[in-house]
Amino acid sequence: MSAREPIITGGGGPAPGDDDRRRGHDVHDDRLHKPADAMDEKLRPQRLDEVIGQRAVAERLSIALEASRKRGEPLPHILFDGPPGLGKTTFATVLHNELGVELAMTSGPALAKNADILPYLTNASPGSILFIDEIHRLPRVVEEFIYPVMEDFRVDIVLGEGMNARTVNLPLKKFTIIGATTRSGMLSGPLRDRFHLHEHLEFYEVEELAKIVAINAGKLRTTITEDASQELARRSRGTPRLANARLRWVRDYAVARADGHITRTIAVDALDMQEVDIEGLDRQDRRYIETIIRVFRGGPTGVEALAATMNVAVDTLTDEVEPYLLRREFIVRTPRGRRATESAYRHLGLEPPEPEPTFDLSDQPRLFD
Ligand SMILES: Nc1ncnc2c1ncn2[C@@H]1O[C@H](COP(=O)(O)OP(=O)(O)OP(=O)(O)O)[C@@H](O)[C@H]1O
Repeated sequence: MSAREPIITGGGGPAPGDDDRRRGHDVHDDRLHKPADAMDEKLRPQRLDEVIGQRAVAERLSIALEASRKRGEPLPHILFDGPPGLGKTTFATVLHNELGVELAMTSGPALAKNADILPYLTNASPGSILFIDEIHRLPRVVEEFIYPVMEDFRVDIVLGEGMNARTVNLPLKKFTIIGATTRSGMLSGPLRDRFHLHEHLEFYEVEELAKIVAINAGKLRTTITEDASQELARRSRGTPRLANARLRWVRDYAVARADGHITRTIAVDALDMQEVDIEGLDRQDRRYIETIIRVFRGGPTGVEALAATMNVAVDTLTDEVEPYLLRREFIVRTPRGRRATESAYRHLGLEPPEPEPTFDLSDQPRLFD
């Protein structure tokens, strides 16, 4: 196997070194989750200089890469956090390509017990990378098991039981753990502290997404006008993975309804048909805002109540729907819950309510002292 080809397993199943290796991510059916086919892999930048945007992150990583090369040591352990689809996996892949080392991929929920992660640790070659997605969902017992791995490159294995139990220290090769999370707040302090680099990925600017769309249109062997790339970028919620998905839909639409060339009109018609509005919000985003406005009178309301009313998982709202709505200031979070802003009302074509008068009681005469 070439150093460039990542080993990707669902964990708990085949481990690095097993024959049953497969490329591609697990298939999830929600809109921001892992690519369902090899096509998305084709669109992934391979080198650091192909990565668009996230300049500060890319620069810090290039320093880490250079230091690692010059010292002949593995990269430090790195934690990426940020909403789904912004490039956490992409950065891990790019780092493995830049160093020409092996990459093994797994995820927190797939590592239910120590035995699930052990093969990844013992098979790790010097300088290689172990990518753990959704690391906030690692069970506590596994998390504690990897503390000595991250610190001293050793595992402590308990043999036997009761009076006869003894701990054996197994030295490991020096390698790098890259963790990815959409919820850095859920990570325990000790785990977070064992990552030496913490990188937060932000939503992309329209100009950056437009560049990604134009480049990926080329990779998909389709032609697109500049204003069509801009339109797609504006309607992709600052998220490259969504931009890719929407580009593929627009490309299909262009083939079916026209000559395959993507113009702005084609892009607008195709995205309108998918009910993606001019802000890039889809039906679920609008339903979320509508629920706050109509059912909860604009809020504030708790996310559990919203999720129950909409009949969707709380995690879907907090991980996938809310981050962009917060960033676009369609909602705000207050200590008492989520509230819709004036822009949210206006976006849905509704008149925002008059702000409630506030009374400054500190000016009022006191009745009792
Ligand atoms: N900086 C970037 N430049 C160009 N394309 C990018 C960039 N970041 C992401 N992409 C594109 O977006 C797709 C999705 O990115 P990626 O899978 O890395 O997201 P992620 O943050 O790991 O998501 P998740 O948190 O769901 O694992 C990639 O396949 C790639 O095509």
